[in-house]
Amino acid sequence: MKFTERLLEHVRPIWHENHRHPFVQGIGSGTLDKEKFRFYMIQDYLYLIEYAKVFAIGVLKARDLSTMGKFAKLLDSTINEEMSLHRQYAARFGISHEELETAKPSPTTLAYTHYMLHVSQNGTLAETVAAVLPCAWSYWEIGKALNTIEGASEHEFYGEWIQMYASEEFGTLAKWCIDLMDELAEGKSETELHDLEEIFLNTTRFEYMFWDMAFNEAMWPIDE
Ligand SMILES: Cc1ncc(CN)c(N)n1
Repeated sequence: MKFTERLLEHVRPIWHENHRHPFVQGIGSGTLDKEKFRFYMIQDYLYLIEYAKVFAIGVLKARDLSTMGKFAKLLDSTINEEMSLHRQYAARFGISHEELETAKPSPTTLAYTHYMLHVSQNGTLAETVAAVLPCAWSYWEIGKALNTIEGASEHEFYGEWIQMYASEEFGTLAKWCIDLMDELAEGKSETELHDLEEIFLNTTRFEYMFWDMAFNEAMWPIDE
């Protein structure tokens, strides 16, 4: 069994809940309240700024030029392709780039990005990949699943979101992360594999929390 198959086996119930989450289901049916999506899109923009930095750490920790180049490509495509989708949605909501970049992160966005950055700054390359893998992989799976719903990818508002995450380009990068995880897991001890599993589980949990945070538009319980 490949290591990534073992990882997936471990978190399958959470991935199932991600697919069933009303936020994800609402994108698929096209009925998601646009205010909730607006909240998500701003928080996701802030999330992606920090997520892109993890790929920069990947460049730093890579042992060969090919891996460095792939991390650089992931960084570039996050900032210039994935985040351009968010900029387009922001324009539709009448939100400026400045407003996007200076928005305040929610507690979940802060906790998730800080955890990823902590693991990648302090851990090995394998640990860095384990931290970002659920992000790339689970979005690709969700994109593909929503893309099978008739008419969903042509929806006037949510269609582009589905097209982005179901796309071959996004899938190729997610697949590269999966293959790299398997490669890096080779020859590791059971203790090291268990540690990687724990990191993968934690960011998988954060993925679920992010959908929930967006659906509930959850900021700090007490405003300043
Ligand atoms: C929270 C989250 N996780 C993952 C992705 C996919 N890069 C995203 N856009 N946002």
